[in-house]
Amino acid sequence: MIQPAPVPDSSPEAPVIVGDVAGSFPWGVLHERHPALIERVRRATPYPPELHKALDDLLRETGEGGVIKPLDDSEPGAAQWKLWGEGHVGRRWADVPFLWAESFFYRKLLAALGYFVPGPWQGIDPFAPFKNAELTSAEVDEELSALDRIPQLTADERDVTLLHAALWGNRADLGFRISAGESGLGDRVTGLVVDDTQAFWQLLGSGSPGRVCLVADNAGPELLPDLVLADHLITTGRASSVALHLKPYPYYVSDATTTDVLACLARMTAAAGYASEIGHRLREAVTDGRLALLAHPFSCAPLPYAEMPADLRRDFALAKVTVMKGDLNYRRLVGDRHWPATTPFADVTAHFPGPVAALRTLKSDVATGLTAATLAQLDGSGAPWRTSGTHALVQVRA
Ligand SMILES: O=P(O)(O)OC[C@H]1O[C@](O)(CO)[C@@H](O)[C@@H]1O
Repeated sequence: MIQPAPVPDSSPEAPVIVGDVAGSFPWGVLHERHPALIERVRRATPYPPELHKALDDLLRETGEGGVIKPLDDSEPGAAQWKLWGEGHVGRRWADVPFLWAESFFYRKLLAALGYFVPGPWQGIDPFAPFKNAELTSAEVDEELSALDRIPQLTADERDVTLLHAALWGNRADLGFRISAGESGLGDRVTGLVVDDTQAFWQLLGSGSPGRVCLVADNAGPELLPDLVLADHLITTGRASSVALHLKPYPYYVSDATTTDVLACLARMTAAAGYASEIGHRLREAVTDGRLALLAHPFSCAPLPYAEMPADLRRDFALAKVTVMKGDLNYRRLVGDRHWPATTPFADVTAHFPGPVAALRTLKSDVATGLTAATLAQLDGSGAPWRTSGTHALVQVRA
């Protein structure tokens, strides 16, 4: 069991984000996105009546004004969730930390669908129909064919292209699309709001190669470029090994699990050209330990990384750099708070035990490390730059 950690509150002046303001971003996630997701999950798989009933109960509990009920004692991890839920259970979903509420929602969805209970529905990923449709899409065919251009690039071009492919892959987030609409993602804005790309490669190039931790986010179209980046780090000798941190169970719709990694490797090896070469190299790297697949329970915890347990802290401390993919990992890295967006990234990541890099498209209210000029320009644009998934950043703390 993960031990409860002391709750550091290094900056009481930055309030924790909650979803109690009608019309705010977190309010919309709790009151619009989650009910829509329950309905989509219900339609995607032919569940029996008792599971439909459990989904109805969850819909009622999480509806507007709904009060948080604890996880059933028979659920695995119930004792841990009781500790994590102290002070939250019994309150309205909208009144507790948004990070906690979202995470508990996904855990309760799995409980409703009997995911952990021995029986016919054990281990059935409710999001698999969406993930599979995405991974087998024509867009993924195109992305895999585009890899054939990599060998023609110069070494510097490869570094930037592969890092930015992993970065923009983060737009592929099925949970986000549920409210943005299938084609509702705005066009991406090419200039990054913070661009530490050079610093990233300098950090990787300094000293002897070490282990790189890559904390994955979404499966399919995001995980594929993440795997290509992992291969690039290993084959160019920048990383002696890559530890790929995955989710131990389905989470935030499309978050990557071991099953999703195996599906990506199968997709790559079955493709033609360079994609297949990379896929075969990665299979070998898993087999000989240069690509380690990890699924720490804290990866699905409703807490910021400042509160991570000692064993995970040690793993990150030993890494040459830890790469945090995506919006949720960013919120957990810097703290899910209303930081002034010019708060230095180094300050909010000072708790992290080693060098850390964030690759994230912006899909929630949190932002740090922006210059005053960039912030003024973004705010002046009138666009919902924090939450639309159109803007992205690469941030590094060496
Ligand atoms: O897949 P990502 O990039 O972590 O994005 C997930 C994000 O989706 C949301 O659930 C809603 O946008 C955010 O709360 C969360 O940070």
